[in-house]
Amino acid sequence: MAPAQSNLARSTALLTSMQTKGGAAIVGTLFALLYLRRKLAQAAQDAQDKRGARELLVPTRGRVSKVVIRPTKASTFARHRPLFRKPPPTPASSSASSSKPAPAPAAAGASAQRVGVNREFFRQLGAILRIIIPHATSKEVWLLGAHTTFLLLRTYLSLLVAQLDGKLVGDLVSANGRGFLEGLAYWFLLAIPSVYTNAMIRLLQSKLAISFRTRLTRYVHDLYLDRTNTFYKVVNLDSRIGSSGADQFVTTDVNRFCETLSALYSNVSKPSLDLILFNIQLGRSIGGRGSALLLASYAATVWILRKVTPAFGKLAAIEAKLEGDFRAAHSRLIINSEEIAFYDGAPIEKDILTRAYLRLIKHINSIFKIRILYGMTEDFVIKYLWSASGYCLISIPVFFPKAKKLAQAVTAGSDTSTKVDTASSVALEAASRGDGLSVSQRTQNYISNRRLLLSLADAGGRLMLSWKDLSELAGSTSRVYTLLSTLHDLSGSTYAALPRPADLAPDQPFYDLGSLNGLLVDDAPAAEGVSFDKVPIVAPAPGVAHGGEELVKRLSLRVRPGEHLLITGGNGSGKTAIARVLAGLWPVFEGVVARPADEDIMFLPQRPYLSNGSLRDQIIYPHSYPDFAKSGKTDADLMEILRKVHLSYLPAREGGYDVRKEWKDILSGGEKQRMGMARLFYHLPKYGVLDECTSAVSTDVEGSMYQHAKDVGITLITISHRPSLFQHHLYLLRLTGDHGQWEFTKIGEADQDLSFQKEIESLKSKLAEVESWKARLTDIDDELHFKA
Ligand SMILES: Nc1ncnc2c1ncn2[C@@H]1O[C@H](COP(=O)(O)OP(=O)(O)OP(=O)(O)O)[C@@H](O)[C@H]1O
Repeated sequence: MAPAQSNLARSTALLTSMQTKGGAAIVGTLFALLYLRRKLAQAAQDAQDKRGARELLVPTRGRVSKVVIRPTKASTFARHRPLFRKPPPTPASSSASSSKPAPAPAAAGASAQRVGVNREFFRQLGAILRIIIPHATSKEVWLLGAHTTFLLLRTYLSLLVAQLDGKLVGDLVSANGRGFLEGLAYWFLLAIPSVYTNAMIRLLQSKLAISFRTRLTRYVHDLYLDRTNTFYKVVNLDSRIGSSGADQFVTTDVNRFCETLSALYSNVSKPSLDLILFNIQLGRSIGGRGSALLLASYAATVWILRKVTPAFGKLAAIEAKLEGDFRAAHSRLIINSEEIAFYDGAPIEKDILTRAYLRLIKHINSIFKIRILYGMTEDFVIKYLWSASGYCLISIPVFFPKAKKLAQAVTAGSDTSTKVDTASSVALEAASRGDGLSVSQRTQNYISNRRLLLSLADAGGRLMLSWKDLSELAGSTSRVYTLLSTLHDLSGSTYAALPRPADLAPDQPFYDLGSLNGLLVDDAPAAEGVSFDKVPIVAPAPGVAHGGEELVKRLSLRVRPGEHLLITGGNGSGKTAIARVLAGLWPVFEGVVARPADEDIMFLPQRPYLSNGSLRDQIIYPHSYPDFAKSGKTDADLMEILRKVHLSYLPAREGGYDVRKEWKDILSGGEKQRMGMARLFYHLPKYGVLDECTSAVSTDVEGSMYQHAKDVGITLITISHRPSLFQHHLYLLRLTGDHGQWEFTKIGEADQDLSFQKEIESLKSKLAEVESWKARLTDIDDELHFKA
């Protein structure tokens, strides 16, 4: 609260001073109040964000270190959200769209953009840079500063080395032994800072990449695993991330982006700096015309390379997607290994994996082919065109000896080939006759300039090559941007809006994710219970023209404390869908859903989930050990819970509560479900939504667990087909499966009995017909026998 107090003091002082200034005081007071309110809200938000900090124990190299993770502030997300929106549509695309305004999310547009080094790339890069370099004093700026310093130092050292090189050869030519030994001593002295500088450049580049990656990964995790279950929406309510899965984006693409970006910085800044400094240095020796010739040669190079550069960015993005598909296919195999093994499905799974691999390899091979032409041009331009420019410089004083100014340029030489050296020595003699310099001085100049020219060629070459890196960066930038904009949209529940199809009848509802009119109140008082008010239960269909499918028509009901509800209905009638809407996983298209806050309601899904961790972690999930320690509960309490679900033998059998195993492979189907019930008894919520979570448990154990749940005060909302569970509930919601119709009755009520009675009578009348069908069958048999 300290910042809030200091703000208060500042605002009070502001108010006091305002009083003395007559008419302006009222306006000033208003401003001060507004300022105070904003600052207090900010302080409250910051305090809340700090409260969300978590302390993690991370094992590294035999030690466990404590890391405090502070979540990204909500205000930061709010500030960044507009940066990850789709750019305004072009007139052509907007005229083609529907009459309905479409608040479409970002990446749908971003992915449709051409991937390459263009304006959109720089816009996307700018948005991501705001995340990885959050402010002017952040760690990354210091790293960049240190990196740049070492890059400057290396260029300076290269200049010194070039001069020293010239001096050493000059001393050799003039047989100056003392000067030569001195030069050699300087040479070794220079070697020390040079090797240190090179090592630091590599280290700082890696540090920068890791730092970028940490920032991006944490940011992505905060969005992906937020309170609105964005990770679920990415898979179920959106199609942008696609089959390769968010894991590929978060692990591989983010890493590739960060490494390419930090490498690109040194690949661009160092040669650019070299080009400028070496050019200035050389310009002193070779004069304006020599420099102009060199610049013309660079310009021609850039022009040729730009013309022949393929769309490396797009190719890199496709490659990353195909890598993701291949990886996702392997993950599916691991997750479903037992089911696949039971079905003997190895051959078909192998075909699926091989197909995914071949698609990837074919793409990579096609890139190789494209690269041949590019590589040839690149080699030709950088190695041969530039050498030819060097030859031209050398030839001028040989063929035109009067060109005095250029004579000096001649001494620079241009290539490492012996031809160049021969030509240069001819020129050297010609020049020395003209300007009166000694041969040793001329040699010294020649060697220094030649080294500078070679460094210049190398810097230019590297700068050209970095164009390719930049194109590849465009590919990974587009992938990372797609991930971030998808997460921002889904976290803020913004979905792509589609126009109502023209062929949809006017009385047909159109459930589009882009226009949600419903409301989910997820912090209603527990005493109010759970309620649905005219809520259609709709299976969302992202990107499908006809919208989502209505499974249950305008559902209205309320479950108050103690009014246990059983939901039944045929397969696929929408029972689990009701739980999904209640949990906030599927959107509320219309009407109002109200439920208590997260700590008062717990959902047990159809498929039991067992996490990574110890046996204790399985019981207390989704709590972590520190939460357990804080709760004041003990292992004895856990044993009591395990007894209630008939799993008390587990700690002794598995070696205690701390033992860590792959629990999903160890526990049987029924045991996994009973573990789910153990979690319910550990957390003791006021409401429990149990979705067929005891279907593999024997009826007697199931009955005792339901009874215990009621005894400890949990109001049950159960989804089940089992008639044996009727006795534990007060109300029944039956989904009839007839065009989304449903019945809500009190169990044991007259009209419900009537409905069962009707069903029994219909079945009896059908059974009565069986006798007449049997008689007819006998007649036909007799007739056939007679004929034979
Ligand atoms: N993510 C999804 N997107 C679109 N449709 C879905 C999705 N998940 C399920 N559905 C469809 O919604 C319908 C209702 O599914 P739900 O899981 O609610 O059935 P259920 O009544 O619980 O059935 P069961 O008794 O078999 O569990 C099914 O037709 C199903 O195919």
